[in-house]
Amino acid sequence: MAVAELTPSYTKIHLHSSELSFLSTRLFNQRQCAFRPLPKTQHARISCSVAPNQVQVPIPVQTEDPKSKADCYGVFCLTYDLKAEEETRSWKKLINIAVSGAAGMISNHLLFKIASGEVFGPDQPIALKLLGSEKSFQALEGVAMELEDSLFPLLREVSIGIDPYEVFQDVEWALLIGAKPRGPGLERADLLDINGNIFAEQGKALNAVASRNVKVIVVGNPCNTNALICLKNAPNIPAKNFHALTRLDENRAKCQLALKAGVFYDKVSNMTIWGNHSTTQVPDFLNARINGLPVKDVIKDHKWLEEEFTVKVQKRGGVLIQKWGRSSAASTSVSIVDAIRSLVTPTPEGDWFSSGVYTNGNPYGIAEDIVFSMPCRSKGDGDYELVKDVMFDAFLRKKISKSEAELLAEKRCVAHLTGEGVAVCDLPDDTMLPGEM
Ligand SMILES: NC(=O)c1ccc[n+]([C@@H]2O[C@H](COP(=O)([O-])OP(=O)(O)OC[C@H]3O[C@@H](n4cnc5c(N)ncnc54)[C@H](O)[C@@H]3O)[C@@H](O)[C@H]2O)c1
Repeated sequence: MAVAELTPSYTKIHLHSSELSFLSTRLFNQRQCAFRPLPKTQHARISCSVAPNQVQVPIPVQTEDPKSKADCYGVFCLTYDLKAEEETRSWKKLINIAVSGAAGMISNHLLFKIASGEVFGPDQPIALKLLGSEKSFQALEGVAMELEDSLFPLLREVSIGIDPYEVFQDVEWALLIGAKPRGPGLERADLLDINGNIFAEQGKALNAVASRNVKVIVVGNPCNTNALICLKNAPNIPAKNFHALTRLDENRAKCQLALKAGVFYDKVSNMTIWGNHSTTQVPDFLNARINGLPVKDVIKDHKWLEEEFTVKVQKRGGVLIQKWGRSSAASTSVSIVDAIRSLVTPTPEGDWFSSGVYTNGNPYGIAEDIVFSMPCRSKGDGDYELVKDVMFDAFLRKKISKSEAELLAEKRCVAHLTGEGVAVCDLPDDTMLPGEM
């Protein structure tokens, strides 16, 4: 008979049905415990909060290190009757959303937007599965405590963990934000390798345990190549379901065009970011529109468009870091919200949005088998189609080729992580992430 030492934190114990009644009665009688049978399994989830060194309870099962498992957190371990509430309120079926890097700066904004209903709608109950690193586990508990204290009516479950195989179980959305930032002295090739390993592991975990139609948005940089690594390690999930976030770049480009044209930014549409989320990205002013007119008809200063606008968008992140002393967490989280909403709501007639997606079958002649930001439209079902009727000129083609070459070089550099043999790193040295100067 094993003895489980209950700690002041929350402990998850797996039990077989024969052990359930014994344990639940005993624990509930002794102290504050939440007990929840897990649907369609012979397991239950029990979480107890007890004082340190309190009585040891004999438990006829093995226990697990709480930090190695995704665990329901605090108040979110208590039972609720969503089914009854669905009947009275017409709420939708609960969706499972995983967020990695959940204790980081971007997540600190994003999680509260998701939990509030701003992203998936006011009738959509949410389960948040938070993935952190070992180092950030305590901070993850802090995040979960803040979510508890926010009393969001739609937020029905929160679990925290550091094992992607646990955290990604059955998730329908995976927002992969956690990554190592590029610090001083860290080569871009080293960053590709360090973060690539994270995304290879997370791809494998998604492949093993996530919903077969999970939608994945990769934010952690270098996000295009991380998304490629992730999808290559998840062969049972459609490659089309993987996105690299370039929506912040799109939003920045819209803002700059609006400023130059002297209009509010809601008048700017059809904005494409082509290519890599790096300083080679291409904000497309040839196809974008202002008040429904081609940008070049509204902004006559074409030299500004070609020289200043493009660079301004490419380097916006770096300038912001210089001012703030940290990267753009709030506007990035807004752009993640935009990216998700663009997939779950129909794209307005005639418009489109940018996302870094898998290039196979693209109609633009861009190299296949990379993740490249391109113009997309959605019917609001989580899926998307590439926009066919876009124009190219020599300027746009040349810029796109540079970003394409960079992504092909990044791909060669991570061949060991995509199952394509020996890596060869011949990265162009004049390109950087947008946040780097
Ligand atoms: N695509 C974009 O538009 C865009 C914009 C801004 C930032 N980013 C990128 O997003 C990432 C996160 O930015 P941030 O400001 O939130 O950083 P942050 O350093 O504040 O947070 C990152 C968090 O991830 C955690 N983490 C590290 N490795 C992990 C792993 N293997 N699994 C789970 N969690 C892990 C860290 O412990 C940390 O808590 C960075 O890579 C940044 O470059 C992308």
